[in-house]
Amino acid sequence: MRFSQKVIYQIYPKSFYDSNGDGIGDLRGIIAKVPYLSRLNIDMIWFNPFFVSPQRDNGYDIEDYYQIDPLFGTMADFDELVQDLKAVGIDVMLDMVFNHTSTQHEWFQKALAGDPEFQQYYYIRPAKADGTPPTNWQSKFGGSAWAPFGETGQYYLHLYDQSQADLDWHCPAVRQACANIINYWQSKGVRGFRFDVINVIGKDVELLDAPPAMSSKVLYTDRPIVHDYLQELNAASFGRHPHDITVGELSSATLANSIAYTQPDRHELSMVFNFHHLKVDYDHGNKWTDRQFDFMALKKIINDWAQGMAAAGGWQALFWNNHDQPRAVNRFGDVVHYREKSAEMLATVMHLLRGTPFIYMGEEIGMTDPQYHQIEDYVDIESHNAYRQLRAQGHGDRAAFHLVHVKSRDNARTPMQWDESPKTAGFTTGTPWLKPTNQATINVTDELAHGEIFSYYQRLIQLRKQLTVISDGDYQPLFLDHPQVLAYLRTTSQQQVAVLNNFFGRKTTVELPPEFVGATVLISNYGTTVAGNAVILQPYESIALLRDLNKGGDSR
Ligand SMILES: O=P(O)(O)OC[C@H]1O[C@H](O[C@H]2O[C@H](CO)[C@@H](O)[C@H](O)[C@H]2O)[C@H](O)[C@@H](O)[C@@H]1O
Repeated sequence: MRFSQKVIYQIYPKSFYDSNGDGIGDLRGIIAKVPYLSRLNIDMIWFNPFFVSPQRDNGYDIEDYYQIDPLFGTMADFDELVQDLKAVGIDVMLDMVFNHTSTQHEWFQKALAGDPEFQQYYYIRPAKADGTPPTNWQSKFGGSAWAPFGETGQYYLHLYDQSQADLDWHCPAVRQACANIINYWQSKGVRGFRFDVINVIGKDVELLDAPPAMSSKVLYTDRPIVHDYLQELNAASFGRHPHDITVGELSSATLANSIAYTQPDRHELSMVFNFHHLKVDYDHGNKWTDRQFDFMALKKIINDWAQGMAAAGGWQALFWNNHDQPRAVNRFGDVVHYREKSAEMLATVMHLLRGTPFIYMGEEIGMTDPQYHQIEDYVDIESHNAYRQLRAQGHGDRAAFHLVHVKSRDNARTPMQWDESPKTAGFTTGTPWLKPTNQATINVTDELAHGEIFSYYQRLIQLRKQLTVISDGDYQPLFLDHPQVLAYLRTTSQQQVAVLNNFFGRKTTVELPPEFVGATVLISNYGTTVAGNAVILQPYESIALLRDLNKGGDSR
């Protein structure tokens, strides 16, 4: 199968299925659900980290890259999982967190104990003359990005939590160690690697204050040396296996850099995630705000990236949801009146675009954000930090809670809802580590018996495998000025598809380009048929039309 025909599913292991009743999802739980996973006809599963970790940031703080955390199971469980998935045609992608390690990692512990070799692995810098941290950089999880390095009077850099110390990629031993980790997992049958916040690994040797009114991000994001590091890593590890798939998670990346990370002849990564389209409901770039999303901004971002990547031969990872994002159906759909239709419409937008679609667990049954009522319901460290900061900034308790409620990463991390069981959603026989709340109306059992979203996803996945125009077609925008519809064309020399998506809860009309009159309906979440050139799109309707360029009419 061609790389462009593949679809990747994401599992947050802690929340997928618990096999031993401790309230935490585990590898044997995933093994038990392989038959469910194989029904979707996905090609690869990206697993969030399950390596040994103190779990301050749910596994993104790694203590040992070579061992499975006992919380999730054993190496024997892992080997069995790889085999069972392979038997149904699914490969494994692991999450490589190489911007930082846990401060519990032996490298950091040795550095702390005074070993100069390991002190080179991290950014350890003296305080400023007045004793304050080396630079004014802010941690992405709140507060200064520097923490005291033991009793030395120095500081170490942590762009994320204080327990996540940034690795210094200038150190050749760090780069070799990362390549070794990849090679180890490759030898165990892993065929995909996701690289966490990979575009921030290239800090300068001399770290400087950000000028007033400038975010420190600019000083460490997408630095040119990141490309050198990726090329080196590629040559020393995954690049030796041409069929392996790699995806870089990019923080605030530019389109130009994203193209460069993914152009095949540069030998860096297969594809990248960018997050610009998921910031259209941020007020002035501030995540901890609540506002209606800006539809025209969303359209522009999706179009600019699809067009820019296509024109330059770059490749995108296509997604609405992941373990860090509130559920897209809450943000861009209508979970009260049109949950199913809006979930399907959002899926259509991504699955028919040029790139590789990623499905985040639960998306295929239309899972929504949980209904929580108190800050104690949340576990995520970023959410708790944000709540404290919002309170400190003067927000009242209710207002601060509301902002966490709409934007918390825990919105995506609630347990997979397997059935309607109160309190557990069929996820565990114990007490779930994070409360599910919506299982009475949204769960796998009901969805497979009476729902329409799961089967709609199956059809979308199938289309990518069947039609070259979906997997490899070129991209052109359509109806750029339409205030309700996001539309585009996909084209090969043989065929052309028009994809029309109504993002709102009211009907709208589009005038089809004349050449599409009489085209075949490829998929529609309303079962619409089209006669003539005016298409009335129902609330949250998606419709894709196919025409054959050789015959001038309709055909598959
Ligand atoms: O919002 P951006 O600056 O564009 O960054 C993208 C995401 O980056 C971070 O996510 C990843 O790294 C974290 C630290 O390892 C980890 O906590 C997270 O789970 C990873 O996916 C950030 O935490 C996310 O909120 C951003 O969406």
